[in-house]
Order: sequence, then C-alpha cells, then structure tokens
Amino acid sequence: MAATLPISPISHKLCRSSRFGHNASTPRFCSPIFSISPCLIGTASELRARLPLVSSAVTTNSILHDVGATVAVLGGAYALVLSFDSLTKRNVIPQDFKTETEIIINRNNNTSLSHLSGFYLSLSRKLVHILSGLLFVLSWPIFSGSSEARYFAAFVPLVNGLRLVINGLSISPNSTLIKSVTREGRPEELLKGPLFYVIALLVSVLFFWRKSPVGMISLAMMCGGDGIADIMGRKFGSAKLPYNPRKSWAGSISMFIFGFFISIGLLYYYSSLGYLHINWDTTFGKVAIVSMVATVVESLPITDQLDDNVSVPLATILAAYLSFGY
Ligand SMILES: C/C(=C\COP(=O)(O)O)CCC[C@H](C)CCC[C@H](C)CCCC(C)C
Ligand SMILES: Nc1ccn([C@@H]2O[C@H](COP(=O)(O)OP(=O)(O)O)[C@@H](O)[C@H]2O)c(=O)n1
Repeated sequence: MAATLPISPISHKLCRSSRFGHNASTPRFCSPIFSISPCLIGTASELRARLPLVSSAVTTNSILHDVGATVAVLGGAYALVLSFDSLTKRNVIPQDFKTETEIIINRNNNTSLSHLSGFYLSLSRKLVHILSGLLFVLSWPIFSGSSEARYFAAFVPLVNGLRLVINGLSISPNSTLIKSVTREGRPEELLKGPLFYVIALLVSVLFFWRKSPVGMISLAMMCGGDGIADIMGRKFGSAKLPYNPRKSWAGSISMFIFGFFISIGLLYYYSSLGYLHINWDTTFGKVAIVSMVATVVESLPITDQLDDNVSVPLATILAAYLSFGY
C-alpha cells in the first residue's frame, strides 16, 4: 500500500524519515493515517524489512508533491507580472493619483517608457513589489513536509532571478517583464532592485523557511513595508524627513505600521498552521522593534550606495534574529 503522503503540519504525529533515508535527524509531519497504515502493522523485524519500501514510497510522493507545488508557484509568478502588465495596458489600475508629468501613453505601440514618470507607472510596479514576495511567503505551506521541500520552493526565486538577469543583459528582452518591473523601462534596471529583491526571497527560503519568524518578517518589511512606503510617500509625503529630503514622514510611518501588521499576520498564519510556536506575550513587542529598525534603515539617505532591497532585509534579518533567536 502506498504510504500516505506526509501532510504538514495539520496532523499531529511526528515521524522520523526523510526522502533520502529513514533515520533523518529532522522530524517530519505525517498524516495520522500514515501511522496506522497496514504496512506499519507487524513485528519489529517485519517493520524494519518494510521500512525502505515505505520510505521510498513516501519519497516518491513528496517529490511529486513538491514538483507540483513548484510548477504552480512558478505559474503564479508569471501570471502576476503578466496580469499587471495587462491591467496597466487597459488602464484598469486607478489613475486617480497625480503623476509628476501628465502623459497619455499608448503602451501597445511600445511608446518609449523613458518619458514615463510619476505615480501612475510606479503604482503598478509597487503592487508587483508588494504582492510577489508576500504571495510567495503565503505559498510555502503548499510544499510538502519533507526537509528538502525548501529547495523546491527556492527554485521559484532562482528561476525568476535568472529571468531578470537574461532580460537585464538584453539577451532576450521580454517587454512585459521590463514594463511591469522597471521604473523607466530600461532593461538594465532589472539587475538592481528587482534582482536584489529576488535574492532576498531566496535567502529567506534557504536559511529561514517556515520554521523561523526571521525570513517571513524580513519579507514582510521589504515587500509590504517598503512597498507601501513608496505608495503612501509619493501620495501624501509632503512633510519630508529632516535628515533625508527624498523620504517623508508619511512614507516611513506607513512602512512601520503596514510592516508591523503584515509581519504579525504572517506569524499568526504560520503559527495557526503549526509551523511556528509563538509566545504572543512577547512577540508584539519584538515585531514592533524589528519594524522600527527596518523603517529607520529604509529612511536613511543611503539608497544611492545601498539598494533598499538589500538594506531593509539585511537590517530586518539581523534585528529579528537578535530578537527571536532562531
Ligand atoms: C518590482 C519588484 C522589485 C523592484 O523593487 P524596487 O526597485 O521597486 O524596490 C518585484 C520583482 C518581482 C519579480 C520579477 C518576480 C518575483 C516572483 C517571486 C519569486 C515568486 C512569486 C510567486 C507568487 C505566487 C506570485
Ligand atoms: N520612507 C519613504 C519611502 C519612499 N517615499 C517615496 O517613495 C519614493 C520612492 O521611494 P524609494 O526610492 O525608496 O523607492 P524604492 O527604492 O523602494 O523603489 C520616494 O522618492 C518618495 O517619494 C517616501 O516618501 N518615504
């Protein structure tokens, strides 16, 4: 009987197995059915004889599970960028925000985007900035409970990073990606903010994944907080920061508030699924401190030397690791 696929972590049993051997040090979640499956009934020697067969069945099942999840999330990433390009082409994205320059753009004939400026274009890019990373973090539970699942998840930012490099070097430029993700429509822009952004996603998956609050908080601040800061700052940011005239109180306060609540939301999501055990008595304070650190770092006049998509996740990871310890 094929072993039941390990589902994580709704079930309550821990069993020690991994795709490449059944004496894994990493516990994995298995479905309750797995623990009473007929193939596990018998004497100890019979069980030992059957275990390699069960283990290989579980291995095959979880590989297929993770391949399916990877394809689904890759498709989601591609669809997100495509849909925002379509929304801006059809002027569905609200244009009730002032642009720095009023220009009628006929995007279908690939009017040069270098004339584009202002809020209109940046709103689309910022929504991609906010949604890509947050939807990616929310997608992690669809991967299997095996200890190798994170490497399948990491394949998604890896492929997108390669896509950004190929387009950024104009090896085979994709106008949809360039329009949706760059400020001024120049392919080389993809090699800066967007590439750093995708690398931050890769680091969060590989080093923190579902088992630590650090990675998800860093993405909450980089994707949600920094993204909202741009939108709110451009719209309401008349009162500039005394130490950085390019940033505003409205942008920074928005980053702190939205980054804090998105972080709490992600921690609640992962704790309710059983991946994290959160002590809520102390967590709110810790997240507030981490959000403040990230907001202050983002507000500093260092963007020309260090992209926000590097400084914000790095500062958040450091602050969160010192606060949570794992
Ligand atoms: C616009 C982006 C970054 C620019 O940042 P900034 O310069 O404005 O500070 C985001 C680039 C997104 C990238 C092209 C696609 C990333 C997809 C992600 C790895 C997976 C998303 C999956 C999900 C299910 C949609
Ligand atoms: N704390 C902040 C962040 C951004 N902003 C506004 O958003 C614009 C873009 O911010 P940014 O240079 O950090 O953009 P990204 O590097 O995040 O794409 C700034 O020029 C400001 O108008 C703000 O007012 N306050």
